[in-house]
Amino acid sequence: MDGETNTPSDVEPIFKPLEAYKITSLPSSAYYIPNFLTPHESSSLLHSISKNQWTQLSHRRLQPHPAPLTPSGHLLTSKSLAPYLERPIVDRILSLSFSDDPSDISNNNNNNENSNKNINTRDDVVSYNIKEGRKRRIFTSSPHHRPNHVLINEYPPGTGIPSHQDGAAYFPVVCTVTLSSHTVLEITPKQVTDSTTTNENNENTAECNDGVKYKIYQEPLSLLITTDEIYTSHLHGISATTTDENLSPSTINNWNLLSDDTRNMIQAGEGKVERTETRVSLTYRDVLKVTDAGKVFGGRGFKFR
Ligand SMILES: O=C(O)CCC(=O)C(=O)O
Ligand SMILES: [Fe+2]
Repeated sequence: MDGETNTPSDVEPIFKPLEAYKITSLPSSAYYIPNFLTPHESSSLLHSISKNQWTQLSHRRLQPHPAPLTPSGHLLTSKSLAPYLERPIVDRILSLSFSDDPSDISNNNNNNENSNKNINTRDDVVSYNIKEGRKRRIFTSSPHHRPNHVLINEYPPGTGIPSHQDGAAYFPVVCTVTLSSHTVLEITPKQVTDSTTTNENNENTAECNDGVKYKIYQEPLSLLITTDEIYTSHLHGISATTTDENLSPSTINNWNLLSDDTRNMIQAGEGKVERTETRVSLTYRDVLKVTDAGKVFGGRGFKFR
């Protein structure tokens, strides 16, 4: 036993203002934060995920928390998210903020390490946080000002998710944590099509997906935040492959935000990376309509629509 050693989760990571993580080559706002979790936090999270709450789909399985949405996109429950889904992820997402220093806005991909020279120490973070009252955060304008719903998806190598748009049930901000294995998210401008249908997650799936325009490489432990037009006028999906190919600075939009190790590994493999492990993703969102199930079933004559 080494009583002197702090567990990694004792040390709260220091995050820069969100502008430092902006993927600038996308048409609208998306942010990629490498090492959002520590390896220790990742393994304890993976251990906490229930073994017997999976909904099996044809190639992958998922868990909606705290409950599945109703067909009309309501979250009908009196439960909140389990503590292991709240901490540290929700706390950390809520702590992220935009800068009010205009010099941070044009910083970023060129030098990820030194993008905010003013914040280096814990004291800097504390004084930075004191100013925070007026700062804009990622869920500032969402109805509940925080994510209230998590979808856990599991992707064995060779599986993905068809191109789709997340449904109208959610506020248009999606925070995705990636565990255990990388993936490549493919983003396609939305085609005007009559053939959209709604899948099991209240997502609209569209038929045609030839024109992948942007790719985001998601490392294990990372957080990806997508908002605005990426959400509303584009589709996103993950191809069902065992090897991601043709990866390079010119095809991966968040190349400059990846760790050196990942970039070197991709280049050593000449743009190919095998998916050897099962990826687990946790997708955090704010469901717009929440109804307390206790009130519905205990109340008089409430009709759920
Ligand atoms: O697992 C992912 O990264 C994407 C999941 C997704 O698109 C969704 O749940 O709507
Ligand atoms: Fe989605």
